[in-house]
Amino acid sequence: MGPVFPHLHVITDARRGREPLTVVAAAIAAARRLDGCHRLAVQVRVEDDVSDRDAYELAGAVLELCRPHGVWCLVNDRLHVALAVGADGGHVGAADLPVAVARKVLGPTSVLGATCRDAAGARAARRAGASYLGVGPAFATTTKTGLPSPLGPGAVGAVAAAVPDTPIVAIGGVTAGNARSLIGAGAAAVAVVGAVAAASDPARATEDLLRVLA
Ligand SMILES: Cc1ncc(COP(=O)(O)OP(=O)(O)O)c(N)n1
Ligand SMILES: Cc1ncsc1CCOP(=O)(O)O
Ligand SMILES: [Mg+2]
Repeated sequence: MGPVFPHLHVITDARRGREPLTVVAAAIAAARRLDGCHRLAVQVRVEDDVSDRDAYELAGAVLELCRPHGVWCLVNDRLHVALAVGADGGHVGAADLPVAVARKVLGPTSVLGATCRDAAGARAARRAGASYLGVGPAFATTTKTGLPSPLGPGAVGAVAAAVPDTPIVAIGGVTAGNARSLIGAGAAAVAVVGAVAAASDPARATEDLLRVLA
């Protein structure tokens, strides 16, 4: 069997007052209970006003939790932090380094995700070296402001159809209740912030998501 692309990407919520490491530990514990660590990835995402030092400390601590269990650790935006801690890869969007530059920075074998919203953007990101594409917002979300209108499963599926060799990770407003509609439309995976980080029981929330994605 070839390597499995993780079905669930849990993204940290590092806003003040949150406990990202507790949430990541709970998500990994849930994946372990289901024998599903290969199906989980964790993306370290911090707010723009967080210092590189704090981002580095958090990414290093997340990597320490992930690595023993083979859970991918990706770093959003800050590729120098990804390299510094030895993460599995990074994720870039329109305000970050261009995809081709990000590929050069990370090297040929790292995982590189790129945000896109339509077929042309997806093909361009793929050509530039992205190994997966983050597509969203799939549904309405309050976690990030200033986003365009939600795409819905149909438009996510249209992006997936344009790049059949590349995994699509649907993001934005994803819950255990709507995740299957995205997979059914052609997404390979979903990424969540609030569905796990804001849950009263993040381990249970991870388990619910992994079960519906199975
Ligand atoms: C899996 C995944 N998809 C999309 C994004 C969004 O990235 P970006 O557009 O650069 O926005 P920020 O997350 O940096 O605010 C993502 N992080 N992960
Ligand atoms: C970073 C990002 N990019 C598009 S939607 C989103 C936030 C997703 O958060 P949530 O899963 O809480 O809707
Ligand atoms: Mg970004």
